[in-house]
Amino acid sequence: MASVNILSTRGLTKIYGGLAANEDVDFDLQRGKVTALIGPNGAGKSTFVGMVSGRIRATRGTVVFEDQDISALPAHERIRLGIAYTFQITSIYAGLSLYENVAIAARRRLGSSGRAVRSKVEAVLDQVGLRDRAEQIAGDLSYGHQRVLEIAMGLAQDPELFILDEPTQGLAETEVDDFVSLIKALAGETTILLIEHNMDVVMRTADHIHVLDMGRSLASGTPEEVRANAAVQAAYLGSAVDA
Ligand SMILES: Nc1ncnc2c1ncn2[C@@H]1O[C@H](COP(=O)(O)OP(=O)(O)OP(=O)(O)O)[C@@H](O)[C@H]1O
Repeated sequence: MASVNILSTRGLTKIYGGLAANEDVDFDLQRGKVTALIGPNGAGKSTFVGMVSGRIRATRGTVVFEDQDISALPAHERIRLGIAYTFQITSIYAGLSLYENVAIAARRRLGSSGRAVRSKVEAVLDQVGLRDRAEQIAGDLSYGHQRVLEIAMGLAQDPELFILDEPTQGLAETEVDDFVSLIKALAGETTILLIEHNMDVVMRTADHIHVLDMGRSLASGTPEEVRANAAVQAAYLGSAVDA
């Protein structure tokens, strides 16, 4: 039987010069849930997901995914195992159509089989509500739709684990609502690790929250538990988590 945790880190540490961007982070990600990773600016969230996705090499510690130690694997091998990661900065191909963008992502997992890629692209564009725009050039889309396209590109790789790095950053309020609905619709289908500054989005979507502060784990629990945690409130100076 598959274990409850799809991903676990133990003692995960990244030292830059004299600075510990992450220090001894123990983290468990429950399968099929939405887990938010939060923390004040500079807490180490990007460094942590960089080490999980393989973009950043850990100084020490382990990353276990689906019971396999992947600590030494390069990023492309982790993608092949089912870890998808949307970058904070839009990573779409602006000169290509939506269809082509999603097809490029689908081929990473499915190879060059035309039929399989085509049906995957169509299914994913349907799922995120962009099917009507398949032939549009990605660079002509609104910023909000470009972010949704990024999600589609992640989904096209059939991720076991989908890491969403600040997906609502720069979105208008109505677009944020659409995003919340999309994340909720994806929950259960895949496991989501959400890095998000917008506490309202976190509280509306997350089953579980893990808090980093100054590179270390500060708290971990349900949204209610984390919201009530005095150390978390102090780290945020009582502001953001009250949202
Ligand atoms: N390549 C690097 N070289 C040196 N220091 C770095 C590097 N990347 C990150 N840091 C430092 O590590 C710490 C954690 O940064 P990180 O970007 O992981 O935090 P974060 O929680 O993602 O921040 P934010 O919420 O502002 O995106 C910060 O003090 C940052 O300045």
